Amino acid sequence: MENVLAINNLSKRFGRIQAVNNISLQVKAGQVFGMLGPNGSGKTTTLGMLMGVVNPTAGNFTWFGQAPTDHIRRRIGAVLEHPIFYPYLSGRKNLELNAMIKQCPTGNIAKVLALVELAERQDDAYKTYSLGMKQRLAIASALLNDPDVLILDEPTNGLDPMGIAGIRELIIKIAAGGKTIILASHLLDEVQRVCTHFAILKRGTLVHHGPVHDVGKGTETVEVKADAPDLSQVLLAFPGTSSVNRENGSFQVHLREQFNAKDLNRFLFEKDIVVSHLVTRQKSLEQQFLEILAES
Ligand SMILES: Nc1ncnc2c1ncn2[C@@H]1O[C@H](COP(=O)(O)OP(=O)(O)OP(=O)(O)O)[C@@H](O)[C@H]1O
Repeated sequence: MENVLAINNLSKRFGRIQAVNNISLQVKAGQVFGMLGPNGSGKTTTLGMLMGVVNPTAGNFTWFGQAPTDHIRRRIGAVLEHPIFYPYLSGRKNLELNAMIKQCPTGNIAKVLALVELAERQDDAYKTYSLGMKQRLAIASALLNDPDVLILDEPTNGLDPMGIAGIRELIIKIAAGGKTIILASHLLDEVQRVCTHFAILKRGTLVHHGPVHDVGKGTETVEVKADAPDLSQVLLAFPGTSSVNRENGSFQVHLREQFNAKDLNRFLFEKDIVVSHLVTRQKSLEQQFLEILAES
């Protein structure tokens, strides 16, 4: 798959603060790439460098295999901070102005308004929009020149659950349309739902990156209920068990790598125990995130 972005040993220092420290990673075409990290870990600075608004102290990056130029950056749309929209102008008029400023054709306006589901409200003044609608208009503006890549910094910041769900669906829809998306987020659950790949930054250093579907792989926790007086002993006797806890009337069995719920179920059945409840609990991105940050 084509490398849309390749970052090589990129660093940024602001005086004594090492905001970004020697990070290298690649983003491939079609990925939805989430950048995670605690406050101040360097996410915004990294996105700023990628958009050419912050100068790197060291290292470099390429977009589509080429050094970044204004021409290449036209293939990238970004919502880095709240764009300036005129409150008394309609959503549509604001997009027309944005198109003029960006020197891109106005032909896409109807399409992007429909995509972000603002077609019906396009003639209403911007100041009447909810925060979620304002954010969707910002995304529409970033899509005006039909970029190949969309960069979003904390796209759901400050939104209510409905607004968050709207942006999440929109990101999935835009990705399904073939665009590569790079986003910074605090919301781990959001990244787990919309991203295909993710990276974790800690104090400017890249401490992890990989596919989201690998999260929780390796070890499984299985929740078991069965009407058997010796259940806990049998669970402990299973060779794949690493530990067993009792919680709310069921047993949480942490399995060793290479063992899964099917193996455990078969073992119990061979011991004449028929389970009434057996659910596999995968490690969430949140658990993994906290573990990675604690380890690094
Ligand atoms: N213009 C600047 N001048 C000085 N220090 C800066 C500047 N911009 C960022 N920093 C510092 O660089 C570090 C990384 O900041 P950055 O905003 O990139 O982190 P972040 O992960 O995006 O944080 P947040 O989630 O809070 O937005 C922080 O210590 C911050 O104070």
